[in-house]
Amino acid sequence: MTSPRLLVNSETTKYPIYIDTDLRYQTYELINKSLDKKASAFIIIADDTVAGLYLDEIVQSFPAENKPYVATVPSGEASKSFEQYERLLTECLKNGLDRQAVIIALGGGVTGDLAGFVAASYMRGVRYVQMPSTLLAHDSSVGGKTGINHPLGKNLIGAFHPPSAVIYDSGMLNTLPEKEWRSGFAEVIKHGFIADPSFIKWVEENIQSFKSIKTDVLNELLRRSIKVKAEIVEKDEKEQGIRAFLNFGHTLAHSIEAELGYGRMTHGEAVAVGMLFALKLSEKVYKHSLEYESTCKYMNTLGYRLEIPAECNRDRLLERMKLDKKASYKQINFVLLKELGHPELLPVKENDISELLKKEGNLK
Ligand SMILES: NC(=O)c1ccc[n+]([C@@H]2O[C@H](COP(=O)([O-])OP(=O)(O)OC[C@H]3O[C@@H](n4cnc5c(N)ncnc54)[C@H](O)[C@@H]3O)[C@@H](O)[C@H]2O)c1
Ligand SMILES: O=C(O)C(=O)C[C@@H](O)[C@H](O)[C@H](O)COP(=O)(O)O
Ligand SMILES: [Zn+2]
Repeated sequence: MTSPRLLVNSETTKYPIYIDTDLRYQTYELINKSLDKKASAFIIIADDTVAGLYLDEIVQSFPAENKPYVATVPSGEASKSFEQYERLLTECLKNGLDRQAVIIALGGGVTGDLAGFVAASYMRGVRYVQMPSTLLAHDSSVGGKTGINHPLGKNLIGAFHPPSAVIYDSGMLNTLPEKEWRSGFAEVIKHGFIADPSFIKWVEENIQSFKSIKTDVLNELLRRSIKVKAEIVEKDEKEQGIRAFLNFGHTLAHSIEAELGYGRMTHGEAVAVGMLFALKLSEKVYKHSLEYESTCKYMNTLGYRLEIPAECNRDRLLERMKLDKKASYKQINFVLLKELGHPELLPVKENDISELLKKEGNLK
């Protein structure tokens, strides 16, 4: 009998997180175990790539009399759009789903955020289960932030809507391309920077390349990284305070993603660039120096490019930062590190950001 590895117990809800290899074969059983009351129907929402790889095996875990509906979207960040959101709502309506239906988000963060937002808003809210299939989705599947992008900025339209369960079959990561490992691993390092520098050390000692990660190390990596996130979400589900720390590196990252066009750079690649910038901004603001050189070297060996892409324009990045959800009263707020593992959310002058973008990014 599979038991949850972690439990999230936040302000509005409680839900289990299952992490193990091959959990997809028990999907139906694990979902039913986690639901407070029976589902009237299920619909699996997946992107085309993930559907091609894992949908059949997951559907097979359902009994013949209770097979799920299925809706797919094109793979990639561009699917976090009004168009796909509307299309999925229409699918739910056409299939006659009522308020007792349960949505299953099968895929990476794009599918999770999109399907989660469908769940948050369909008939004013139905239950959903996260089945993450990327490393990055260890972050996105937990905590209930759902949403879509707007051409003017990332995740600007959305809702807090926690899942009923997270079922993380780490065996699905076997087919993940190297670039996507790198993307998800940036959020792992982020969790180390904001909460537990010893975790970064453990990661550096245990992971030299993504291809060679052993199953036990992977499951432990997921458990430790999710634990950092879950503990923050438990204390501040709706981002009234400390949850903003999970946005370390994201003020610049989201601006770069929108500026380049969604999907040109993966979310995690942009977060890696944004974290280095936030570390340097921390040094400027606090007038101290932080020891992160060895982590940058380690990230370089894993193939990260930590420079701000040269196509970005400094003024346009700044304009986008003003639309960041952490901005308040027209002031840009950054998550900075007082020390490694000790974040703060602080207003930073536009001029200081602009100067550093010029110096570090060599941006016009
Ligand atoms: N809600 C949150 O708290 C939160 C947290 C972090 C990131 N996010 C969001 O998550 C999104 C990024 O998520 P992502 O990096 O998972 O992107 P993604 O969902 O686009 O997946 C990345 C790529 O990997 C493919 N893929 C997925 N699983 C696979 C598998 N097992 N084998 C082979 N290919 C697979 C997908 O088809 C896609 O092409 C961004 O939109 C970001 O804003 C949200
Ligand atoms: O869960 C959170 O809170 C995070 O900030 C996690 C981030 O890694 C994630 O990218 C999230 O989608 C960003 O949220 P947003 O509020 O900046 O859109
Ligand atoms: Zn992120």
